[in-house]
Amino acid sequence: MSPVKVQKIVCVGAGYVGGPTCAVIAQKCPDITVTIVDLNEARINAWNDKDFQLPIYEPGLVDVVRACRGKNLFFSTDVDKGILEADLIFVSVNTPTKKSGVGAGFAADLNFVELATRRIAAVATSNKIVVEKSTVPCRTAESMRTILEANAKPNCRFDILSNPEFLAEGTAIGDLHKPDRVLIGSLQTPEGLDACKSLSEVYAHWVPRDRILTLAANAMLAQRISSINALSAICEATGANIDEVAHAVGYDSRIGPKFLKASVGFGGSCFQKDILNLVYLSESLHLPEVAAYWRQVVEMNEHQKSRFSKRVVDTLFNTITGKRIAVLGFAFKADTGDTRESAAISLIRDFQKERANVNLYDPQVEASQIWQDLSEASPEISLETIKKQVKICSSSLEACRDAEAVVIATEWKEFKEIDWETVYKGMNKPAFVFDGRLLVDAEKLTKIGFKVVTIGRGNL
Ligand SMILES: NC(=O)C1=CN([C@@H]2O[C@H](COP(=O)(O)OP(=O)(O)OC[C@H]3O[C@@H](n4cnc5c(N)ncnc54)[C@H](O)[C@@H]3O)[C@@H](O)[C@H]2O)C=CC1
Ligand SMILES: O=C(O)[C@H]1O[C@H](OP(=O)(O)OP(=O)(O)OC[C@H]2O[C@@H](n3ccc(=O)[nH]c3=O)[C@H](O)[C@@H]2O)[C@H](O)[C@@H](O)[C@@H]1O
Repeated sequence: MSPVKVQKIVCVGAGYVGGPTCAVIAQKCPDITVTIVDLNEARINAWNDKDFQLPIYEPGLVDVVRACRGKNLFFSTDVDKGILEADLIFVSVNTPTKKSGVGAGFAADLNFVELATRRIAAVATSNKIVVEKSTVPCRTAESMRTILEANAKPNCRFDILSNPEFLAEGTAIGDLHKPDRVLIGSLQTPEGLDACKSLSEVYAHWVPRDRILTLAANAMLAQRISSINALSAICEATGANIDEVAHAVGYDSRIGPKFLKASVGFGGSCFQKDILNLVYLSESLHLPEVAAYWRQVVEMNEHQKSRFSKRVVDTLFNTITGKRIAVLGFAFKADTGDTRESAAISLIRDFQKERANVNLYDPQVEASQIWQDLSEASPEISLETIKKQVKICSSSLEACRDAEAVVIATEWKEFKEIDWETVYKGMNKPAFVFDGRLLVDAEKLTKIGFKVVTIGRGNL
């Protein structure tokens, strides 16, 4: 046995999911013939309308249908013929909320799924891959399997896959063209895995294969950072040292040393978005506890940022109003000019709220980017006001002059090599350094005269 190369697809159910999904499959897979069938004749007639007055409106849908209909995309009420000819069948019928009986008001009514499944079993004369497309109840695929297996003709095998759809109405075509994730569930048998491969090959015409893997890997990495950051709060409260904890823990070869650096919070375009995707995915799969677990990784990150801002305010004698604070670093990590989800944005927003004056320096980030990020973070404040509170400087030395405190937000190497003696001379006393990145040598700076506050350490 090897995976079947899908040549003919039928989709049972020409609604909001089946219609757009299979139209896009036809568009992206010119080598596959796609037929969408429905019992509702008026609906099928509308899909076949000569003026393209389609039964559902989705931006971009009409262009896809216009390009493919009559070539490799067909709409029909002949459900049985569709089933007979296809090697892969999507079941995309409606699963409305039950109106009566057990679970009325919240459980999904699986009657339509069951009827469609029974029809497939009754009509099919050759092997079929049957794909359950609805997101609703978890065990639907298993019920379908039971029905199909009980009614299959001799020598006719059904492999059942679940492939929940995550499109949102209104953005369906965009969501289908660039899905954040494609999830395919199968039995872990050789036949189930082959069926899974056959369907993956269909999506692989346009969807990058590593999407789910990436989500999981990024979530695990971010979870490590939130875990170490949660421990950093305990270290601060007890006077322990997070670097020593991370070092010791990382020695355990099962854990390993990487991505255990406590920080003022992770940023970047991927971690938060990918975790939130995982939260959404878990919720769609009816796994609320799993969703809450992953959401907490993001909440811990938010907490880490606000905890750090609060520590700055508390240490500076409970007020920073009118005080000058030098923020070193604006990028979300060193060696990039990228500022998306950067912790520095949240810190500066918090300092602005306390009406401090901020001197900001980053070796890479453009001024226009900084103004855009700060405006988006505080939409209630005009850019003019922001520019009065925040000054962009062209060096660390310039930023630190006349400041009460230096806050290190990004781990740029050049901040390690600053001439701290000169910085100290130019600052108001007592002069504070808040190291949000475990970057500088706290003991050395303390000897110079600084009061050093480090993430994950008690006050020296
Ligand atoms: N609409 C949405 O945004 C999303 C919906 N879903 C899920 O996808 C599934 C389908 O949803 P929609 O497309 O919105 O439903 P829909 O009600 O728009 O379309 C379902 C179609 O199936 C047809 N049908 C029912 N039984 C049939 C049968 N035995 N043979 C042939 N056709 C039959 C109906 O006539 C109807 O046209 C549901 O389980 C829904 O929960 C999932 C993600 C998003
Ligand atoms: O999906 C993606 O495109 C990429 O997302 C991340 O890469 P990236 O966001 O560029 O940056 P990371 O180096 O992972 O750092 C993310 C954030 O975590 C912070 N971080 C990292 C490591 C650590 O120990 N502590 C810590 O706070 C960084 O400062 C940064 O703010 C992944 O590391 C890549 O493998 C993946 O390909």
